[in-house]
Amino acid sequence: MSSDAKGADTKSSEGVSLPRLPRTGIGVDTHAFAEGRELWVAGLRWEGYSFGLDGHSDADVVAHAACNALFSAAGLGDLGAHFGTDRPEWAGASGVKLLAEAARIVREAGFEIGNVAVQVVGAMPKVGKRRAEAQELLSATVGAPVSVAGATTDGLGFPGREEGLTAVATALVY
Ligand SMILES: Nc1ccn([C@@H]2O[C@H](COP(=O)(O)O)[C@@H](O)[C@H]2O)c(=O)n1
Ligand SMILES: C[C@@]1(CO)OP(=O)(O)OP(=O)(O)OC[C@H]1O
Repeated sequence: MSSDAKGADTKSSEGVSLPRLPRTGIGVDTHAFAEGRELWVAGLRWEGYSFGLDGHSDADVVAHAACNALFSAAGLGDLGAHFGTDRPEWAGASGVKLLAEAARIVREAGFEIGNVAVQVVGAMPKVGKRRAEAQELLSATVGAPVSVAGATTDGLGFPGREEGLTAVATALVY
């Protein structure tokens, strides 16, 4: 089997031309809650919490998982490879800013983005309550459909203890 520059298989071992398939990616991100931080999740500010997610940036796990999934799909590494914590320009950056830049990098590498799907893992915030708002903002940011869903862990583990929040994402590029 041979591949082109983007890693797409172009010929089978028998020399048969193969279609260039879309590529899937997976991304995960987790941050701990910390007192005195603003809570930013799915590109939105969530009012009424005395704590937010702790990180070098705004620590928006939904946006970060989406970035990781896009980079994964394009074979371009991960969040840390592009926006390392050693880079002062990304300190305090919003998830939306990182996600817009991730989409730009993926397109610059020659891919188009099919969609991104993100699942929040934790009891709160209840992303379903603001799903339309979050999806509209993140889709506009990526330039492709982004869906947002949530699931609790039934009180189990660190999300159940409300110590932090995780998001898992998939992305399709072509
Ligand atoms: N952060 C979250 C978590 C859950 N939801 C919504 O609640 C439903 C029930 O969650 P279970 O884990 O108990 O199945 C889930 O299907 C979501 O609709 C949410 O919006 N945000
Ligand atoms: C986003 C970056 C850079 O500001 O920092 P954090 O907000 O801490 O987030 P993380 O998910 O640990 O990814 C590393 C960095 O790329």
